[in-house]
Amino acid sequence: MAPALQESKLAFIGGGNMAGAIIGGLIAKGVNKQNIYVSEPWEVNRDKLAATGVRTTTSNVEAAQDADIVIIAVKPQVTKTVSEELGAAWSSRTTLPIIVSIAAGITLDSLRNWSKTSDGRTAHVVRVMPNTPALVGEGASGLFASEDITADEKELVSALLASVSKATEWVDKEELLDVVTGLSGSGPAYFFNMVEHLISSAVALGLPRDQATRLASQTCFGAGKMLVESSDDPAQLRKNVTSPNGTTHAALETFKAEGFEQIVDKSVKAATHRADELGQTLGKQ
Ligand SMILES: NC(=O)C1=CN([C@@H]2O[C@H](COP(=O)(O)OP(=O)(O)OC[C@H]3O[C@@H](n4cnc5c(N)ncnc54)[C@H](OP(=O)(O)O)[C@@H]3O)[C@@H](O)[C@H]2O)C=CC1
Ligand SMILES: O=C(O)[C@@H]1CCC=N1
Repeated sequence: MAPALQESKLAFIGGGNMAGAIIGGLIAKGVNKQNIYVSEPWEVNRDKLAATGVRTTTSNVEAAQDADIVIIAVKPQVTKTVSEELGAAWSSRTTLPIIVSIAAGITLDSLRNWSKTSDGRTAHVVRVMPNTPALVGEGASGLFASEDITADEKELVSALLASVSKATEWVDKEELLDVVTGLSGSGPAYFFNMVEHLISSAVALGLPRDQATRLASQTCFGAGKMLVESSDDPAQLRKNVTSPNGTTHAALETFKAEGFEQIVDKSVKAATHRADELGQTLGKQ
């Protein structure tokens, strides 16, 4: 782990699913737990986080007051309220923390405006779209920063995300983060849904559920590992499984006939569009 990150004080505003996944991944990587302070209103989540050794509070202002990096990990609909609350509290701070927002769709402009201090200063902001496999150190994250970000700040935020992500991709244009949301932010859910259906199909054909679950899970894990480790592209890996007129061919012909490609295409577009819509609508609040 980068020394600068090990020494940095991190505040998480919101300690739900995604914050929990990043925090779990950071702890597994050996980050100093005493440097992680989480504000979370729900006692059950707070207790779960406190049990991991990080500090918890119900006060956003307290969690963020000495932080070097403040990770805004609340729902997009709550981002304005917490950003305004933090900005107002930072008027007495000489150095502002870096804000890292993981909220889907919420733009840099909105984040900068909402978190302005009462004397008109603006924090440096990075938008990040992580995903829940961060919990097991296998996350994928897209990043985009405001122009005023310094090289050191960019490196620090990269190190933060890289400690829980195997793919850490800075994108060239802010709107591409919505595409990242439709691809890898929401992607784990597409995958889990596919596995749910694989299991229920096998169960309907007579395989016991526990066996179906173990076989489906390991198939997906093994295929994922091949995707990451092999020099072959996904199309070649698919062809390697598909014997002429064999079983896989029969299944993939059904994919084609039933419009699998179109379903995936429409779904990724729907998620991307929703991220943009959230940003536009909530930005006008
Ligand atoms: N889940 C995912 O896979 C991903 C999520 N994201 C983004 O991460 C963000 C959080 O999502 P997710 O973790 O799924 O959501 P969760 O609802 O699990 O977590 C959000 C947490 O914030 C708490 N909260 C609500 N209001 C406040 C407040 N005013 N101050 C501090 N905390 C508050 C909520 O508490 P309570 O429940 O009591 O309201 C909740 O525990 C979203 O913006 C989402 O777009 C990004 C990438 C992937
Ligand atoms: O569903 C959502 O809105 C969030 C953003 C990406 C994954 N989960």
